[in-house]
Formats: sequence, structure tokens, C-alpha cells
Amino acid sequence: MKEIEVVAAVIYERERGFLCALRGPKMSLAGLWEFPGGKVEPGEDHKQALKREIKEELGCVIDVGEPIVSITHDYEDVRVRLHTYWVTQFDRAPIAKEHEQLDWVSLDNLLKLDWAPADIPTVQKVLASKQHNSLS
Ligand SMILES: Nc1nc2c([nH]c(=O)n2[C@H]2C[C@H](O)[C@@H](COP(=O)(O)OP(=O)(O)OP(=O)(O)O)O2)c(=O)[nH]1
Repeated sequence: MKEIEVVAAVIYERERGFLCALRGPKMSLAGLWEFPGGKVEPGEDHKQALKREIKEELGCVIDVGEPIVSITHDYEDVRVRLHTYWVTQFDRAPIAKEHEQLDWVSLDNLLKLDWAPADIPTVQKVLASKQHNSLS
């Protein structure tokens, strides 16, 4: 099976929640929610790839923080190795350059979205971390 290395960004603001992105009708996993990001290109490390993807997809420059989860998920036709990272800073409001929609989603509503299956462990981990740390 084809294998791809994918990085994705968890952008969180206390006032608004988590930035979630809806995959459009022409993408694979159409109609499912994900954390913005994409494939790591040859020669890139995760941080470089994530900064490039976020600039392309959201039009902003991010600082990449701590890793959250690295998991392997087998879809029907592809094995995805997904690595998610916290974003510690972004320089302007994200805009949907490639996604169908972007939404800021509160902690309470995060699990209600129809997520790309590979993202569920990340969703669970960020929920747990924010529930234990309600001040940040
Ligand atoms: N960007 C991103 N991709 C994810 C997540 N979860 C998840 O399973 N994926 C999958 C969807 C895709 O198969 C792959 C990411 O590739 P991509 O986002 O660069 O996909 P793409 O639009 O360039 O290509 P395609 O999927 O339309 O073929 O990883 C996630 O949270 N973020």
C-alpha cells in the first residue's frame, strides 16, 4: 500500500477554541474535518513542511510547538502516518485558501465534528490536555 507522511497543525485560542478545517468535495476524505496540514515533501523536516502547508492553506506564518500524536492509519488505498503539532503563534487570521470551510470549535463541540479517522487520537489528546489545564 502507498504510504504518506503527513503533518497537521492544532491551532488553539482560548477565546475561540480549535481551528478545524473541512475537506472539500474534490479532495480525498471529502466532507470530513481535519487539522490543516499536508504531505511532507522530500528533504523537509516536519516543522518545515507544516510551516509551508499552513502558509499555502491558511495564508499565515506559524510557529510550530510540541508534538501531540504520531499515528499510522490505514485508509482503503493509502497508509497515512499522521504527526500533529501544537501551534504556539500565528501572524494573522487564518483564511480558507484550499478548504471548503474553516471553523473555530469549542472544546465541548470538538467531538461532534465528523473527523477524518486518523485525527481521532489527536482530538482525544487535545481534549484531555485542555480539560486538565482550563486556564490556558
Ligand atoms: N492535512 C491533513 N491530512 C489528513 C489529516 N488526517 C488525515 O487522515 N489526513 C490525510 C488526508 C490525505 O490523504 C493526507 C493529506 O494529504 P493532503 O492534505 O496533502 O492531501 P492533498 O489534498 O494534497 O491530496 P489528496 O488527499 O487530495 O490526494 O492525509 C489531517 O488532519 N490533516
